[in-house]
Amino acid sequence: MTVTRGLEGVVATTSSISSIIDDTLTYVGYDIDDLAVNATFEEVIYLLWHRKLPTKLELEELTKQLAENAELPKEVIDHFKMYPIDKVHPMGALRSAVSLLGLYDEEADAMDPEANYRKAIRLQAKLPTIVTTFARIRKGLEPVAPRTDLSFAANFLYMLSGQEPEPIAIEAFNKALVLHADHELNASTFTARVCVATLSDVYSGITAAIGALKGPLHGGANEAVMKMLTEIGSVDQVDSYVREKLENKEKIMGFGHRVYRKGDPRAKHLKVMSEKLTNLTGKPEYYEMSTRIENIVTGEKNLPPNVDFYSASVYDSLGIDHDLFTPIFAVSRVSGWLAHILEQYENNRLIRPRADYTGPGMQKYIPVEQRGL
Ligand SMILES: CC(=O)SCCNC(=O)CCNC(=O)[C@H](O)C(C)(C)COP(=O)(O)OP(=O)(O)OC[C@H]1O[C@@H](n2cnc3c(N)ncnc32)[C@H](O)[C@@H]1OP(=O)(O)O
Ligand SMILES: O=C([O-])CC(=O)C(=O)O
Repeated sequence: MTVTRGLEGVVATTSSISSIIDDTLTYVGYDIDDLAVNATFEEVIYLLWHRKLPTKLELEELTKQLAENAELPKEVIDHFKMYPIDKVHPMGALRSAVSLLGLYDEEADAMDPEANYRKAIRLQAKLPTIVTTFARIRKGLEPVAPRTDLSFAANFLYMLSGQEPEPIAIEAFNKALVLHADHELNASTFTARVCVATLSDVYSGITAAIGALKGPLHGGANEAVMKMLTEIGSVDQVDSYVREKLENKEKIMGFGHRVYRKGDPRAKHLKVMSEKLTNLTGKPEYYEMSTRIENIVTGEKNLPPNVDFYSASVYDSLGIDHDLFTPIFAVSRVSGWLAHILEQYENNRLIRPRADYTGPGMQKYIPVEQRGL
């Protein structure tokens, strides 16, 4: 048996959702550079789910459906109040809340495409409410109900702070959502597809995907980047910190990628936003530290930054708590997970690879009394 560690380079499915070819990322054939500058996140959701950009009417309908489905069942909100709130990571809370949501959806186990699409709307609509509600409850604040007159990006920031966000914050957050929406067969998307390929339900697929995104080698890296910036503290400490880590063969979070070689095309957009926003908020040192880290890591290891590197200082500049960075990734990526889940159902086959066994050879069972102490 030939083992490909980490399934590197293995092509496991066909997909018409997003592609990474020669370091260019496209959603349904639209270059991410084009979408990052021009698209709203709502348009991207529609694009991923329908493989075409919406007409004005189609976009209005989707926006309306998302707004109408944003509220959470009271039971989910009450459940947050039962957690050991100061010890729970918001990704754990999100994972549990999505699983719980499934219990209050009468269509949870329905498998027809129309029911699955309705569940996709509900999940996409409710994830921002889950994240912001949890974030407020743990601070002893009342949840802020979603509004139907705000864009998806604006509504998230509004529900988080209780105040209408500035246009520049809405623009930055919308762009971040667009940039994170889908990424071919990354670990969390693959997890979602493996889960639903058993013909399990959409809620199970999304719960599994959230679990996979949480790890610091994947979506959890954005929070880890912010932790590193906070630990470093100032630009003059960057060199010694980074060089010591590299000498100790430790990873620098936010660098490297399984697929990109020359660089992650999303990072440059986040870098521009980071410079702009850190200057506006009077915290330019996070951007300065980041560029210094980038110079060292690319110079020494030839590893370019990935999407998680500059998103950290962008979210910090928007006043977002650091442990909400990965849940925000999920608020965007759920659009891609849902697109992949629906695509998997359309042409399903169980995903079941093999393992090359390396344990002991045949053994004979010995009763416990004869095995010694
Ligand atoms: C949204 C996302 O998921 S983007 C990725 C987010 N994750 C991170 O930023 C975490 C840091 N980066 C990494 O751990 C890796 O680059 C990954 C997980 C993204 C990709 O992993 P893989 O393709 O399996 O590469 P792997 O971990 O085998 O690294 C290959 C070599 O580059 C080195 N390397 C890779 N990333 C880094 C890094 N961030 N810092 C230092 N060295 C690194 C490894 O140590 C290894 O060196 P070696 O061959 O001398 O042992
Ligand atoms: O594709 C990957 O391996 C990780 C990634 O960048 C993403 O999920 O956005």
